Amino acid sequence: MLSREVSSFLVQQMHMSQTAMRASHKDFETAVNQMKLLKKDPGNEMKLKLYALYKQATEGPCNMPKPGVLDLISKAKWDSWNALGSLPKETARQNYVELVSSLSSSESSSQGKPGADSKQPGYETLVVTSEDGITKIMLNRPTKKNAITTQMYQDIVLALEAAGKDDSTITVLTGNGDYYCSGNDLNNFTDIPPGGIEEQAKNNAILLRNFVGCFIDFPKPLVAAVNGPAVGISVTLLGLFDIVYASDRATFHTPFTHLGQSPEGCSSYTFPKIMGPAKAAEMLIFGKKLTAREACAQGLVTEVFPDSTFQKEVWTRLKAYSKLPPNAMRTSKQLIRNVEREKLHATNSEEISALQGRWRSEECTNAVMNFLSRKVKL
Ligand SMILES: CCCCCC/C=C/C(=O)SCCNC(=O)CCNC(=O)[C@H](O)C(C)(C)COP(=O)(O)OP(=O)(O)OC[C@H]1O[C@@H](n2cnc3c(N)ncnc32)[C@H](O)[C@@H]1OP(=O)(O)O
Repeated sequence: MLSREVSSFLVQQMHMSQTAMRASHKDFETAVNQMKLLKKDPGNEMKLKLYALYKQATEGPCNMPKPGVLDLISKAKWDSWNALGSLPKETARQNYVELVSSLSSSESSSQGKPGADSKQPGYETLVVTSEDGITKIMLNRPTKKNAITTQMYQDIVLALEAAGKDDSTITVLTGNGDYYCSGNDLNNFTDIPPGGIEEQAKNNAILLRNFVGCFIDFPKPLVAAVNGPAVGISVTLLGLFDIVYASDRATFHTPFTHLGQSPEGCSSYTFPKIMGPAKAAEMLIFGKKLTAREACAQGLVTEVFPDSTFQKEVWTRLKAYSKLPPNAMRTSKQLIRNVEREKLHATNSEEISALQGRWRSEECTNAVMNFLSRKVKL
């Protein structure tokens, strides 16, 4: 079974690398037409994103004079376009196509399902609880070291969206079992849709953009309680948290090069900022694994606790924080993050474009195959 999946994966990878570049222009035109056929209004925020990507894709970086403050609509459009900075035209085209495709597929999947919008999600591999002003989102796949499946990415987005709006003052992400999280579930790469690897890469890019975007925009204090080893995307995302508490058993490992991949979660921006470029390079390029104490010394972790008292000490501390005035906490968090929000979204886009190239590479294919065929463990 495994080898059939792996060989189908390989064949599709080869096909994708041959067709990827030429699909893009045609896809863009199709997406522009598809936009006109959407039945539901995608909302102002989405329309601004699409506008900006369209302009960037067709005209390049924004060099128009900034509209006056009273011309609200033109200013919002200008801000959105300008925020894309020097994003290459091809990347903007690709991002536009993916956004339109996600809008079309969510429209068609909700057709014929009355009340689909109001349905409360039940999470298969997350446990979400709210108590004492704290919403806890716990990754709950301990036998797989809490590796994140595509369904989990979506569920985490839903859980964060709900937590952002609920009555709690603080949101905490943690893991069940001995691991915090072993990163992306590498089996995600073997689940190939009818459109082949090309479609899979697009779907993954959409999923990842939304997922990381949710962390960038999360409105309340966000805390990671890193109960054990953390790998890949679960480490890179830590730069978007407000507090990171770690057990002294935790380790921090970003083996992207070993996997033929490149960093995500905005870490190409946050890590050099947090720990300086030299230390960031050692982690992100060379895959150096840090202990909790090293990660704390480098500023990625706020505080380390002995594993034996980790849960007790962390929750006592968080319960005290959760009683602080919630609006003041939100305001302070937003002041800290808003300064770089646009930069973070642009970084997210660039990292995902790079990853799409990596996912098509032989280096990545081989690394995933080696893990899945049990030849290599990190
Ligand atoms: C939608 C796409 C978005 C992509 C985003 C980009 C994200 C990138 C990343 O996160 S890169 C990092 C990916 N993670 C890894 O490469 C880790 C792979 N896992 C391992 O190397 C090891 O499993 C380990 C070091 C985490 C733990 O080793 P060990 O303690 O010896 O345990 P086991 O290996 O026996 O693991 C138990 C069980 O869990 C399965 N498993 C663990 N991690 C993953 C994983 N990341 N993906 C899939 N499966 C995983 C492992 O296969 C075992 O399963 P089994 O009991 O054999 O069925």
